[in-house]
Amino acid sequence: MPLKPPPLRSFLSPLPVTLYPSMSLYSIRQPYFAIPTFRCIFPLKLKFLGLGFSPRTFSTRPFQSRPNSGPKYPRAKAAPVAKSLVEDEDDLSNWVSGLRTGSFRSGSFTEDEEDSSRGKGKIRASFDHQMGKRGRESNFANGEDRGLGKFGKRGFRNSGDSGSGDSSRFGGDGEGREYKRRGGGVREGGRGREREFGARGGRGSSNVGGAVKSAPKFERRFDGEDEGREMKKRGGERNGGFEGKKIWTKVNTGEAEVGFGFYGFDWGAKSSSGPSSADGGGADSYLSETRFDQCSISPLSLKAIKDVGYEKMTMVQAATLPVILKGKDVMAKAKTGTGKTVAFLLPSIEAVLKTPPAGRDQKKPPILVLVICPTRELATQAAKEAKTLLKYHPSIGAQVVIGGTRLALEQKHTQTNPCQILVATPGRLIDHMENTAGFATRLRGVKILVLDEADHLLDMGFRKAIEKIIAAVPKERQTLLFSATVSDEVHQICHIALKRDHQFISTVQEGSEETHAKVSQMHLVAPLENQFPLLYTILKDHISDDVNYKVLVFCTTAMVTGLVADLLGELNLNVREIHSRKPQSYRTKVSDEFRKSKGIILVTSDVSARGVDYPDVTLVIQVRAYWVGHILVGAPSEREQYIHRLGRTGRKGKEGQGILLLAPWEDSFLKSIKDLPITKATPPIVDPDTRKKVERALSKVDMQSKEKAYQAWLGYYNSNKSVGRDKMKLVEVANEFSRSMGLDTPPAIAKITLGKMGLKNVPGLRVK
Ligand SMILES: Nc1ncnc2c1ncn2[C@@H]1O[C@H](COP(=O)(O)OP(=O)(O)OP(=O)(O)O)[C@@H](O)[C@H]1O
Repeated sequence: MPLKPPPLRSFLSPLPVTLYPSMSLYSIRQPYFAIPTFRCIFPLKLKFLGLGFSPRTFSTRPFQSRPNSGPKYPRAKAAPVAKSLVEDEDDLSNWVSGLRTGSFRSGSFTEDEEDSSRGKGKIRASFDHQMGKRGRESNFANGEDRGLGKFGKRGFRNSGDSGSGDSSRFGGDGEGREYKRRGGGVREGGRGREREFGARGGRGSSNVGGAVKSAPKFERRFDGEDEGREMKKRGGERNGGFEGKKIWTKVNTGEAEVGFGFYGFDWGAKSSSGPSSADGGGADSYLSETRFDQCSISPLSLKAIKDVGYEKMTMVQAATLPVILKGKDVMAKAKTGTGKTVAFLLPSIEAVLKTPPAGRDQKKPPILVLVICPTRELATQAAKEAKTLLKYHPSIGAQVVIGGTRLALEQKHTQTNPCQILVATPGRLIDHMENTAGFATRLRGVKILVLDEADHLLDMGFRKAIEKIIAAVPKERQTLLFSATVSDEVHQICHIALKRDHQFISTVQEGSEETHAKVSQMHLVAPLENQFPLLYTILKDHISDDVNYKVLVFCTTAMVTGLVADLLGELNLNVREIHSRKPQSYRTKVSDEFRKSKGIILVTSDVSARGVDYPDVTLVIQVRAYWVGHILVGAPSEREQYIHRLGRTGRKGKEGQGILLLAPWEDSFLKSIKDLPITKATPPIVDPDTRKKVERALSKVDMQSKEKAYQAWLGYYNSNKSVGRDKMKLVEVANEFSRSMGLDTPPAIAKITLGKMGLKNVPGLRVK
């Protein structure tokens, strides 16, 4: 029998039966962390200097995560929405080919929706990445191999200071200033609302107030663009002076009836060595005390829910269901892996049930519920979940339309099978709107529109597509926006989709972390040349710690994902890869295999970053050295993306671990996540044998993929306003990357390509 920590209540004075907004729950979180008892009860193998120990080796074993950092480490100014001209290598290669052929990217949808979100915006003029002094990273390179070198000797530094005082040429202060300028009004409005409700000094409600002030800015952005004008008109008609409402109703958490604007409590870290507790309700659970059969849900849906083993609703389900059933527009925010899909599907099915069935003679039966997801994997998963819930509703059909599959096949499918619920990725949906006969008519029947991962869908990359889709569905519909992250900017633009009187429901306490307390988070800063050996060492260590290991390694760009997967394969690890360059059938196969397996590593681009529900992922590694999304236009905000990627572990209340691997010049990113409980880890010792092994493996990796990765790397940074401006520095960084791949000399690039990139005669480049 594994040890269970004593019940939380043993450490806390009893909770009042009813809490009012003015009573800060946060204050009663603190004693829990002040008690060191758990460390004694659960002695842990803490190998990290960052935890006050002197580690000899690196481990990814669970450890007591740093006490919550909510109020003590105020949330960083939300990073501005990251922008990218060329964010994915698919885009990059298109762009590079465009250079070759003398034409530029058309801006049309690529096959992959996630990728299609990229590369359609403009560089925000105000991005100005100027950083302070350069310093510690130059020492770090020397210290790394010693494990407790200069870097390590500094000991534990909490994340709050991890970005300060350290140098980085790229990224940083400019973002903060930009945010302040844009967000000032937002916070103003928020304070007013908070006073009204007597809540703590959080931020959430402020967004609503801010939206009023910021709305005109959005409209100006779209001036002159057809879709923008259309949206402006529609926005005006639908929303008038736009004002969202925050919901303050009661939900039964099992501990107390809570009259807050959030649902459920995250009490912080529990013992890390106990078993994962995903059920049982209680204050720390993602589950509420409300059972599904206590709600006005059709008995046949209840039967399906019972079959799948759900008994109690999750917090977000309990909080949103009654509101959605009333027909309200809802924007919901809940942590990753807490059941948002069911939260929007279940009431959607109820809406279908309430709609009189289309007559048999009706040639084009209407689509009643339209769910939009940013990636194919997520859309497929949501459709699957819908089918599970529809088990006993044979006359209701859920179909999926996604890029990478045959349009004709989908046309047949959606026409010959019941299709009241359609789950789609934006690009493919628009394809159907334009090319499938009668499809547009069917969309005029939509009663509920769902934007899953709403913040991403409303981001610059997807916005135009979403506007087009919104224009294709009736104005008199119900709209539901769900995500684990809702930035201020999303609040400002949500009026694109939502009615004026929509309700914002959050199960994340304002001012608290958006990540799970049971997921330990660490960051490592290491020069590029050390990153492959480090990655291998981290993985090896994790594998030896946990036979049931299931690891996701995020590399974001397709080519580097392929390269890293090749390398790990050469190192005899059980590895799979998934990214936009792979055919859809392959992606589906790999995704299914990873879902079912243990003892496996999936190297992936951001196609797996959001929403994908892989059970029991033990570790998420974000290799950010290969990602420069935040400085480019069209990419999702890096802070949000960090949270979503991390959210692939620790789902359904389970434990998990996250490691963020940064290059020294990237550590300014830590500023944007400094409110999250992420600690600095001492790099593991990379022994000479491991280093040699990695070098040997790298030498076996196909030269072509290295060349492509190098060219992609150069292209990315060249389009980066800060780095790209300094061509000497650009080449220096690219050649550092080349060396990290084990190449003595950087790959040669065609003269014409270099010319078009503006890199002719830059020293350090080799010309073909
Ligand atoms: N009431 C429930 N009880 C138990 N498990 C549930 C319940 N509702 C949903 N789940 C399961 O919880 C898991 C996570 O759900 P889901 O993928 O919808 O999370 P999410 O909040 O959308 O996550 P993300 O933010 O990453 O998209 C799924 O495996 C789902 O089947």
